[in-house]
Amino acid sequence: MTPHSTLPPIVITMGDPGGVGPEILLKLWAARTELKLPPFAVIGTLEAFSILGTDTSIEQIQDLKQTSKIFSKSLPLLSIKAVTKTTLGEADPRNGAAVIEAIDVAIQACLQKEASGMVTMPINKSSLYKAGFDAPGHTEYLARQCGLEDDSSVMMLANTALRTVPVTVHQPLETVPRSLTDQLIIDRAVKTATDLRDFFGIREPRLAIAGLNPHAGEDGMMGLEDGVKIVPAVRALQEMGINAFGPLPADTLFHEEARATYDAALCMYHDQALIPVKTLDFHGSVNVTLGLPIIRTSPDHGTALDIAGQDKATIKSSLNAVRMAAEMATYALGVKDD
Ligand SMILES: NC(=O)c1ccc[n+]([C@@H]2O[C@H](COP(=O)([O-])OP(=O)(O)OC[C@H]3O[C@@H](n4cnc5c(N)ncnc54)[C@H](O)[C@@H]3O)[C@@H](O)[C@H]2O)c1
Ligand SMILES: N[C@H](C(=O)O)[C@H](O)COP(=O)(O)O
Repeated sequence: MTPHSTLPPIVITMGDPGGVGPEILLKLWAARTELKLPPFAVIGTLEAFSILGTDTSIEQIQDLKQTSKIFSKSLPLLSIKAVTKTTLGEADPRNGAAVIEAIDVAIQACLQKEASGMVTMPINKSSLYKAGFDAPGHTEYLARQCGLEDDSSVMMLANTALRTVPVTVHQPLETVPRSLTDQLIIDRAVKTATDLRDFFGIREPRLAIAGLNPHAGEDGMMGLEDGVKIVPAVRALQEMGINAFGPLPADTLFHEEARATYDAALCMYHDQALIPVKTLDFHGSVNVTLGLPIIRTSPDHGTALDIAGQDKATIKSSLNAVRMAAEMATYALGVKDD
């Protein structure tokens, strides 16, 4: 019996119904046996799946406890109250309420321990913003709905070759230097080290801290943030007993030999963190939210409106997201202790 089978199911939100989320979920469920997937329930609307003309058996459930019993023969669907009217390839703000409700239901299921973790299929940010969603993305919204400050959750992108954490995330590049503080770097690093230990079984996490400026500021000749903000943060982390080192020139951080020296690289802004991960494995990387009282993963890609409904979407990133959530749950509950 795999450890996860002793735990509550994973729940997966449908994401934007006009995107590739629902079709990927149908593909994952269809391959559940060969992929040895743990039982999962999807949260959303029946319409988001039926619009795909699927012949998959979908069984609506009222209680997540029904998931394991149903999973082998039907896709368990926990229906939300809001409705959707889906046009594949379009992210319609009028579906925003349903997209958000699915996320809320998943968060509550995890907080109530009715689910062991949640996976979120891609949302379309601009469409949700138009629908009144006022968080930058899932990462901040999850913190808020868990009763935390928006910026207390931490985004990590991960694949088999690399893990990176952006210290600043969804903000204009011109605001990054001002937003970067030693305290923010310390906060992100502590949460990363803690969760790598608790959810990934890494007893002594090694954190490489990237510089902000070219050549990590070239001793202050190419920018001051590295010396004024990052160096003090690294010193403070070391004094806390965390194995952090840097600031390192970001262009020397991601080749194979460098990657072997750390367990995660803390990067100063979104693309400094996400470009190397998605370059190494766009179709297999996973977006993980750290610093939460619940487990959340997500595929690293978005709604892919350009291919939605055309049976072109690969499932690997979502598959890895489901597997990672299940693995994190076994560590979290001490079921698996390498
Ligand atoms: N986890 C999430 O919720 C998440 C992640 C990233 C982006 N987004 C959002 O998605 C929207 C679109 O973002 P984008 O255009 O930057 O990136 P995207 O990932 O949606 O698309 C980029 C390119 O990758 C391709 N692609 C994406 N997923 C694929 C898959 N599974 N199989 C095959 N090809 C795939 C797309 O067809 C497109 O050509 C934005 O609103 C963005 O904020 C959400
Ligand atoms: N930058 C994220 C990525 O590329 O995976 C994406 O926007 C998702 O962010 P949230 O998980 O906060 O929605």
